Amino acid sequence: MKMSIDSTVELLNGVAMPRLGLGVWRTQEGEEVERAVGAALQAGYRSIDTASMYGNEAGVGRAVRDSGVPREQVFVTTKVWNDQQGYDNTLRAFEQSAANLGLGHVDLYLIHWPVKGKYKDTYRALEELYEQGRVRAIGVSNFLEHHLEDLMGACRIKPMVNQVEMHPLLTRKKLLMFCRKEGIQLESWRPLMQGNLDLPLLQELSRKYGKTPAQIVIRWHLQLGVVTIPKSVTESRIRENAGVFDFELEPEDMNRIDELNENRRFGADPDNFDF
Ligand SMILES: NC(=O)C1=CN([C@@H]2O[C@H](COP(=O)(O)OP(=O)(O)OC[C@H]3O[C@@H](n4cnc5c(N)ncnc54)[C@H](OP(=O)(O)O)[C@@H]3O)[C@@H](O)[C@H]2O)C=CC1
Ligand SMILES: O=C(O)C(=O)[C@@H](O)[C@H](O)C(=O)CO
Repeated sequence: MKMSIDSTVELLNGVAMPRLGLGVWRTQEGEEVERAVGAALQAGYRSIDTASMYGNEAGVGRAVRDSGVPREQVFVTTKVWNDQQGYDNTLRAFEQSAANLGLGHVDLYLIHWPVKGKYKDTYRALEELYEQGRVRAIGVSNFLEHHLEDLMGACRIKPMVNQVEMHPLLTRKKLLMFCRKEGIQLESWRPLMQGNLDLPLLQELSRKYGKTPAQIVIRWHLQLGVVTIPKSVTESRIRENAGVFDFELEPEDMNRIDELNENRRFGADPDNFDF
C-alpha cells in the first residue's frame, strides 16, 4: 500500500508546517520573485522560505497578498542575517523583515547561521518575539549538534526547526537522528544539489517510477520526515517539484539513495564560515 504523507508536520508547539515549500535564494526582488511565489501558490505550495539576506522579502509579501490565498493558509519563513545578530539588533532586524513582508505575523523566524558569541543572545530575542505573538514558531539554521546542545542548555523555548544543507550527497544521518530525538524538525536546504541531478542512480529510479530525478530526490526527503524547500524560478519546474505526493519510493530504493552520501557540501561548513 502506498505510504501517504500528510502535507504538513506538527512542530513542537503544535503549529502545522507544510512539508514542501518554495525557496527563494537568488531570486530577484521584483517581478522574478513575485512570479515564482505566485506560480508556487497556484501550484498548491503553502510555504515560502526567504531571509533578510535574500533581499526579496518585500516581493514575497506582495506575491502572497496578491495571490488570493488567505494569509492564514500560507507559512512564511524568514531569517535574521549574521551581521544583524545580538539581542537588540535582532529585535530591530525583525521589525525590518516584518515591515518588508507586510503580512502581519511571521510564521517561522530562524537564526540564519550560528554566529559565535552571539547566537544565544539572538535566540533570546526570538523567544521574546514568540512570546509577544509576532512569530508563530522559532528555530535555527545551520546548527550542528554541538550548537544545538549549547543553545538548549541556555534557552527557555526549544528551537522548533533546524534548517540545514541536506541532499543525497550529504545525508546528515546523525544530525537527523539527534533532531528526531529532540523533537526538532529538520528542514533541508539545497535539496536538489542546485540542479546537479545527473547521478546514474537518480536516472535509473526516474525510469523505474516514471518521475523526474528532482521528484525522486524531493520524495526521498519527504519519506525521511524532512521538510524541504526546493528553489526554482521556472514555472514548469515549480509545478514538477510539487508532484511528489502520488508515489512512494520502496525501502530498498530509499537505502540506495542514502548510500550516495559523500558528506559533500555545496555550501559552507557551519563550523567554518566567514560571512
Ligand atoms: N538556511 C540557509 O543557510 C540556506 C537556505 N537555503 C534555502 O534553500 C532553498 C533551496 O536551496 P538552493 O540553494 O536554492 O538550491 P536547490 O537545491 O533548491 O536548487 C535550485 C536550483 O535547481 C534548479 N532546479 C529546480 N528545480 C529543478 C528541477 N525540477 N530540475 C532541474 N533543476 C531544477 C533551479 O533552477 P531554476 O531556478 O533556474 O529553475 C536552481 O538552479 C533556497 O532557495 C533557500 O530558500 C539555501 C541555502 C542556504
Ligand atoms: O542562501 C542562504 O540562505 C545562505 O545562507 C547561503 O547561500 C550563504 O549565504 C552562502 O552560501 C554564502 O556564500
